[in-house]
Amino acid sequence: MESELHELRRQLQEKTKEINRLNLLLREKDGLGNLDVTLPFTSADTNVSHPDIPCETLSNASIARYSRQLILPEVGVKGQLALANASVLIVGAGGLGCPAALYLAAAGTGCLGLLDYDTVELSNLHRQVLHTEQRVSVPKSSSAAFGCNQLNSTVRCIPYHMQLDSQNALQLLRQYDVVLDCTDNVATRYLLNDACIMAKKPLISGSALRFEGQLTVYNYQDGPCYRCLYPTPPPPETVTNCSDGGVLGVIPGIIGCLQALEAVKVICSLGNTYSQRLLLFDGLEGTFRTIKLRPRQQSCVVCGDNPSVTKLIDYEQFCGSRANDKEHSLELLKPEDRISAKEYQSIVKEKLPHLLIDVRLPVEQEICSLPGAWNIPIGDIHKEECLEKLRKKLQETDDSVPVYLVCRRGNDSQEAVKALKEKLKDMPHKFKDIYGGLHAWSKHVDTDFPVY
Ligand SMILES: Nc1ncnc2c1ncn2[C@@H]1O[C@H](COP(=O)(O)OP(=O)(O)OP(=O)(O)O)[C@@H](O)[C@H]1O
Ligand SMILES: [Zn+2]
Repeated sequence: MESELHELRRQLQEKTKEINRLNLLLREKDGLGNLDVTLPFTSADTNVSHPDIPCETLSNASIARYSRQLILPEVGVKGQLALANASVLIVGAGGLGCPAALYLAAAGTGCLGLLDYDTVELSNLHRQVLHTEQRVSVPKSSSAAFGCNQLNSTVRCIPYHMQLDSQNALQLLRQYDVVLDCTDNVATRYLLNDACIMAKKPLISGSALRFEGQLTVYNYQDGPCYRCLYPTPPPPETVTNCSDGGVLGVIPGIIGCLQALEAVKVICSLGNTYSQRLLLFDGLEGTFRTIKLRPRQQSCVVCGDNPSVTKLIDYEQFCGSRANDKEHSLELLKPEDRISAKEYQSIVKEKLPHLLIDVRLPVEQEICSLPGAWNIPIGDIHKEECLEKLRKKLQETDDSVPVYLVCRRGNDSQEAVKALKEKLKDMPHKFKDIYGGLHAWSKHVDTDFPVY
């Protein structure tokens, strides 16, 4: 009876997988317009458990498929079977998660959990190489599961279209052998760290920004955890993400591949991992440096000898920053200190005298800008020489001429208005920002204006 049920479940899983695959193929053929983006590879619940079907021997197909790594004495049949029986949870199907997932699927990892709350965007494709143009707008988790299964249909791919949080993390992590942190925010890093310690799972952590990347392994072979190294979170304003700082696509590609390598090494018990070591990769310099990290701290609040954090906490509150990078709008100014993109359009149309200051970096100005804008990057707005130049310019203009500040999304421009109101309070001019910045301009005024 038990084995009959088991077999039925297995068949059901196989068929569901096939239906999902055909569904997604159909949708791709239909073109994006007709797609119901939530349908194929529907997100699993956190309590879905993998079938416990141990793989005891390699099939002829597996022997042929994995032959090139199978003949490595360090891997061999034992290593390949370890991979086939292993499950890896990849948190974040972005720049790091995509290459990591691809190589783990290719290597024959038995089960891959792919978790991400977001959907694929065009600006992801330069580095998130598991996703495709056809799958723009599709949940990243489903797109990644589909992509991995296209490469290797024997891997069980489980997509989770959800945000990892303190409520779902433990239940989910307990079902996997190894966890990869491929996310991009500090709150999720602390959450994953604590959850991995509580669930006793090794955590392979990567990060990439601009031309640089880092890699280490936490909570493995008595090595330190993230909190042993960083007991308190960094001030939120010191943390930059790819959307603001930029990243060359191949950098997370390299780090994500190394995360996959570390996972294979952990699963197959191969050689030295990056436990208690940190890799620093500088793509511009072309250098890889490894530094030794401090050992596990007995006083660590989560992995130490007398831990005080024994339950997951509110990590957004702990870090003072959000666990996702969805666009958020600051509200620093009163409504009378702001104008809408449409209002600015009327000012331009009616040729009303004004001064427009763009507070983005020069490199961003080169991508696109509004005609006649002065460029004072937000980082320079406090500098005396900039203020002097501006003061001179304003002295030449009529007192009633307003100054409008613009940036990409309407956050820095508010900071700039606040700064100028303070620094140039002796000037009679009014300083206002354009609500929502150039994104709002593109959305509400000129849909041909590029968005980046
Ligand atoms: N708590 C979380 N739960 C689920 N997914 C997360 C969480 N935190 C971050 N992520 C995901 O991790 C991935 C990080 O990858 P990456 O920074 O390359 O992508 P991105 O956010 O799409 O980048 P961009 O900033 O360019 O839009 C993202 O896809 C993001 O949705
Ligand atoms: Zn610790």
